[in-house]
Amino acid sequence: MENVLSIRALTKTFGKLRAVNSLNLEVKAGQVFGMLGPNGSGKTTTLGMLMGVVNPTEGAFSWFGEPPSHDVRKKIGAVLEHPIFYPYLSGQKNLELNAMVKQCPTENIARVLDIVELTERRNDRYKTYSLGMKQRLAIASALLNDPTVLILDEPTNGLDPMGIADIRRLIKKIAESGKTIILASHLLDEVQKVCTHFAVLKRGNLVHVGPVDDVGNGAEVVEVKASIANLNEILMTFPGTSTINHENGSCHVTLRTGFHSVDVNRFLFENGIVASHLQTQKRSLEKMFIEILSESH
Ligand SMILES: Nc1ncnc2c1ncn2[C@@H]1O[C@H](COP(=O)(O)OP(=O)(O)OP(=O)(O)O)[C@@H](O)[C@H]1O
Repeated sequence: MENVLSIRALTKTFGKLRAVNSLNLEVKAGQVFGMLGPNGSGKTTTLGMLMGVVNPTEGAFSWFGEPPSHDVRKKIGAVLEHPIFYPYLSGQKNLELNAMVKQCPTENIARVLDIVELTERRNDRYKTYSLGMKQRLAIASALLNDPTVLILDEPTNGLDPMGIADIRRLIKKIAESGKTIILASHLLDEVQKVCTHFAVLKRGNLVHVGPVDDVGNGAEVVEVKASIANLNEILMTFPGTSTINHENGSCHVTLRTGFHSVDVNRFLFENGIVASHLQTQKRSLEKMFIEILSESH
């Protein structure tokens, strides 16, 4: 699958604070990629660097295999913070102004209003919109130039349950239309419900990356111990391995669908390794998230 985004050793420091620490990440076409992490873990700073509004201290990234440039950024739509809309103008008028600034055809406005289901309310003043409608208008604005990638920072923050459900449904609809989506969230539930892949940041460090399916839907996790130094490296070469985490001197291998502990055992045996401990577990994304964040780094 084509790489939409490649991040290499991306770092941002604010004085002594390493807000983002040597981040390496890849996002492929068609993924809904969640950046998960508690407050202050570096999600917004990362998105800011990717959008060119925060200067990296070190490292680099490329969009579609090209270094960041004005032209490349035209293929990316973003809702990074509350956008500035004029309260006394209608949704339609606000989008007309945005279309002018972005130099995109006004014909696109009807299409994006339809996508975010605001066509009926398009002539009402922005100040009469609910928070959820305001967020949908912001997404409509980000879609005006028909971007290949959509970036969303905490898209459901502050919304009521109905508004949250609307935005999540909308994200899925946009993803189904073929766009790649990168979203930052501190909500596990959000990532589990809308994302295909996710990364976990903790104090600026990447502590996990992988598909949501492999962990969220009760993927099999096998705890393995063996008295060899490079057990981790060997397990990484096992075709059934999705991700590996370390805990109390053992490797916790999350398996891909269709693989089981017996396959791990056979693989180790074929590589001349005798496991001193091999135990299957099931875990939810929530349990995994808590485990990842509680591990020391
Ligand atoms: N302009 C800045 N100057 C100084 N420190 C900053 C600045 N921007 C961010 N930080 C710090 O960098 C760290 C990462 O912040 P960031 O906003 O990227 O995290 P986040 O994961 O998006 O959190 P949140 O969900 O709270 O927005 C935090 O400790 C924050 O205080």
